[in-house]
Amino acid sequence: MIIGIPKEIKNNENRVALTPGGVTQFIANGHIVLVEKDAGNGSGFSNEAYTEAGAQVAELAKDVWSKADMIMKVKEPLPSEYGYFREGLILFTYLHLAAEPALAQALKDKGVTAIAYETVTEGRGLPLLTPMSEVAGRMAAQIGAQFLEKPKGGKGILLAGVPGVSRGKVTIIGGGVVGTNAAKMAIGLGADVTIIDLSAERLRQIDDIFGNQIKTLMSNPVNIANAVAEADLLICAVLIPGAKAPTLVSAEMVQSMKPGSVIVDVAIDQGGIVETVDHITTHDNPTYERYGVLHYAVANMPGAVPRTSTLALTNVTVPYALQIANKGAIIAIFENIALKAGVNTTGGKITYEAVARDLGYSYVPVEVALEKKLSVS
Ligand SMILES: NC(=O)C1=CN([C@@H]2O[C@H](COP(=O)(O)OP(=O)(O)OC[C@H]3O[C@@H](n4cnc5c(N)ncnc54)[C@H](O)[C@@H]3O)[C@@H](O)[C@H]2O)C=CC1
Ligand SMILES: CC(=O)C(=O)O
Repeated sequence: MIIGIPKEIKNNENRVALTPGGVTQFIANGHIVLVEKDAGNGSGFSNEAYTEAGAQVAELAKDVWSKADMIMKVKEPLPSEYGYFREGLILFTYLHLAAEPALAQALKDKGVTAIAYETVTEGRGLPLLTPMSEVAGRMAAQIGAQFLEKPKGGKGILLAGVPGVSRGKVTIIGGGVVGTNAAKMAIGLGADVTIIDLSAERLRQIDDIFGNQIKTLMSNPVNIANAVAEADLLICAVLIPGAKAPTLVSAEMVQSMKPGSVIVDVAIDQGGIVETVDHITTHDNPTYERYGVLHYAVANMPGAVPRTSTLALTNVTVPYALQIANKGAIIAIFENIALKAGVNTTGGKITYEAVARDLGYSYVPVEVALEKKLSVS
């Protein structure tokens, strides 16, 4: 199989979908890897490192997209890339389609087999989302602490406080991977931390991990309103896999926060959970202000720490990508239920239920969408 690695084109997206180390694994299995020139630069991998590993370096994105059987990316394709879609192409990347209707339509119309990293599911875990959620969670506390500084537009508090002065309050909604990693960092910074989750079982686990370094609250509108009102820093980390994120923090709740408080809506890649987060921001221009509160809504936070993130991401994606390359997409999907859960579009259908529901398409199970191909394979 020919595996194509285009250069990422989203704002400040410096990650790359495959390292030279990953290339050697595909070459050892008899595949061809085409890497767009300079794709690895942002993560510290030169064109020479890729050629030494056995890859071919292509001058232009269109060469990579048109020759590859499988494109591996980091972020969702942008509109300028939709023209490369074609029937039979395998696309393996983050997609977040519930928040990207035009992309869903384009993938469906062109019959692309699009496997979303964020819905590949092992048991109850999301193995290809986890490492980037670890990065984004850790960054969220760090970024929030920075924007609370006066010169950055914040209210001018130090999360740790000092002897004789209160610590800053951090409220985290969603106690999964992002939430737990944000909590670790916020506790490390000395903040007074509260985590809210909908799952009593998850709250018990969090209590076991952090003990009395943290407060836990059940997710309901009253607890959310109270914890948001008193937060200096609000970190939003809710996920319903594949689905549009629910709006849990109303504009009224945001108005109850003190001026100069900060919201980091990490869940923005699935649409965000804050009513006043009405657009995605970029690393170039990461915040805007509503009701005196700074809003940060960058959908590719790990792109700012590309060396760490590329290594962490490719550690987990390469084993799955190798299965697809070695067996072909259809056999790999049907032999591995984790990968099957990743298939969001194939055969011109939307094959992930939450995406279909949120975007108003009829949902077609993967096996039905691939029925004809299965009968001839
Ligand atoms: N902006 C960015 O650059 C990045 C964003 N993310 C996003 O962060 C979000 C969180 O990801 P993970 O922590 O990995 O997910 P996760 O599945 O580990 O955790 C989500 C948590 O939300 C909780 N939850 C669900 N409904 C809730 C509700 N109504 N109230 C309170 N809690 C609720 C779940 O019980 C779960 O504990 C996802 O949208 C993910 O895609 C992840 C990495 C980077
Ligand atoms: C999870 C995701 O979308 C990211 O790491 O950019």
